[in-house]
Amino acid sequence: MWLLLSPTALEAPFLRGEPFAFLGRRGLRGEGFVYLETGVGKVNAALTLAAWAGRNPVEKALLFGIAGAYPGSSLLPGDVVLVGEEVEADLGTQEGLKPLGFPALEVAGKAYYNRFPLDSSLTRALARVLDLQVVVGLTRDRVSENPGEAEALASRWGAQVESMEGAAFARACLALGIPGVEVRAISNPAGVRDKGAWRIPLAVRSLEGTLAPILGGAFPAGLQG
Ligand SMILES: O=C(O)c1cccc(C(=O)CC[C@H]2O[C@@H](n3cnc4c(=O)[nH]cnc43)[C@H](O)[C@@H]2O)c1
Repeated sequence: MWLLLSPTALEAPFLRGEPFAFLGRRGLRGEGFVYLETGVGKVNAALTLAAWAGRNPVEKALLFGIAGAYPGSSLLPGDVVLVGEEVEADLGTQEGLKPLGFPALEVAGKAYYNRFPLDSSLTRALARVLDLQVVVGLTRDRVSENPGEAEALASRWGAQVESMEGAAFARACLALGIPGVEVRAISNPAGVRDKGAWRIPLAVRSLEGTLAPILGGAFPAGLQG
């Protein structure tokens, strides 16, 4: 059974199931999945996952939604990617958390500062089955507000896509021992605020097409809901 999460219900209009409310937001119980709307931003994403997992067993979790593409990534609106590693870029100093000397998380003797891997075997399996590229995601509670800022972040951290939740989800999955994967559809060039350049309906249609195999229960053994 998948736990599916997206920041807003607008990114999940294609999901069908029995509605319920969780933490005041939308939930759905569907065939082979439970879906939760988390709200936008890092705290909402981590809080929703942790609160749900504290009350319900979670076998595997998938965060999906729209994202910005960094300059130089060659990703275009409508493209769908898996995120293999997330960077929490607004934690600590401009150079990250390490200069402060405190890891954000320690699991099984490994210290994590600003970079958090998603589940590598589930990500690899999904990349193969869905034929998706695996990229590095960068997360901040604030969006890039101009192309220069976006370019600087991308090159400082080696990231291709920008969101406001990915690293919080990856970090919470690591802390809670939940295999987690992240799928993002590009809706805009990161750092471009002119909504004329945004393609949200196209990105949501791409998400639907990509996630359809999960919803139909048509995944090969090991990936099924
Ligand atoms: O008004 C703006 O300038 C603006 C810029 C970027 C994103 C927004 C949003 O309201 C979207 C937030 C929502 O969508 C994800 N998202 C989509 N594109 C981006 C992006 O370029 N940078 C960061 N987040 C993005 C994000 O994960 C949120 O869930 C408004």
